[in-house]
Amino acid sequence: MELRFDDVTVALQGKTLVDQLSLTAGSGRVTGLVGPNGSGKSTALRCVYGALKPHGGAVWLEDNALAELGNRRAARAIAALTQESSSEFDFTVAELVELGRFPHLTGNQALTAREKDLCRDAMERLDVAHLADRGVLTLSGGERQRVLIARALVQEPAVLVLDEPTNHLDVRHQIELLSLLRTLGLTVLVVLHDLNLAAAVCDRIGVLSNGSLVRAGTPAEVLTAELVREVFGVEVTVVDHPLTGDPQLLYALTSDRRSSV
Ligand SMILES: Nc1ncnc2c1ncn2[C@@H]1O[C@H](COP(=O)(O)OP(=O)(O)OP(=O)(O)O)[C@@H](O)[C@H]1O
Repeated sequence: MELRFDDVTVALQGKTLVDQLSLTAGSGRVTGLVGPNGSGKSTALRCVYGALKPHGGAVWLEDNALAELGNRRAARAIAALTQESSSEFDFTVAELVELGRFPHLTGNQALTAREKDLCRDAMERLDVAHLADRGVLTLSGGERQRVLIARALVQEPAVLVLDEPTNHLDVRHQIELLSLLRTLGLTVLVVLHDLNLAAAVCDRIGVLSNGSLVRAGTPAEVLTAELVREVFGVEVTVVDHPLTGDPQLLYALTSDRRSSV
C-alpha cells in the first residue's frame, strides 16, 4: 500500500514543525527520512501512526485519508516502532510480541495456532526467541528494540514506520534489521540518522530541514556532498561502495589530533 503525505503541516505552540510536506512512500519500498535534530522527522511519523493530526493537508493510505480510516482499520494497517514504544509492565517477551495481534482480535479471543506460529517466527527472525520467557523490563536496550520490532511484524501491517530503529543495536543487529526491512515486501518509512545505513537500505530518501522537505530521490540523487554541507553543515567525501555501488559518506573530524602532532 502506498503511503502519501499530501501538503502536511503541523504547528504546535505557534511553531511550524512540519511545513507543507509532500512525500510518497511507495508500496513495498523502503523510504527513508533523514535530517538534523529537530527537523521534524518524528513529528511527520506521528502523523502516520495517529499520535498527531496534521493541521493542514492529510496523510493518505492508498485512496483513504488516514483521518477517515478509523482507529481500528488504521491500527491493523500500520505498525509503528517509535521513540515512545516501550512497556511499563513486566510482560514476558512472548506476551509482548503476542500483543502485536491485538488490533486483529475481538474480545478475549485466544490466539490461533497460525498466530502463535507467526509470533514464534517473528521472535526467531529478530533473534529474541531465546528470551521468550524473560521479563521485558530485564532486557538490554538492543534486545528490547528487537522484541518491539517482532511485535510490529506479528501485526502483519501493510505499512511499517520506524523511528531510529537501529538505536541501541550493535552493528550485527543493525545490518540484520535493515536487511530484514528490505525483504518484508511492506511499505516501510524509516527515520535514520546514519546516512550510510540510509543509503544502503532505502530505495528513496526524503531530507527534512527546519520542517521542510529539501530533497527527495534515490540515495545517489540525494546524498551529495553539497546537500550534506547545506543541510547538516558537515564536509563529506562521497564514494561508491565497492560492492554495492551505494553512495557512502566519509567524514573527517573538524580537529584531527593526528595531523597536529
Ligand atoms: N509537543 C511539542 N510542542 C512543541 N514543540 C515540539 C513538540 N514536539 C516536538 N517539538 C519540536 O519540534 C521540532 C521537531 O521535533 P521532531 O521530534 O519532529 O524532530 P526530529 O527531526 O525527529 O529530531 P531528532 O533527530 O532530534 O529526533 C523540535 O524543535 C522539537 O523541539
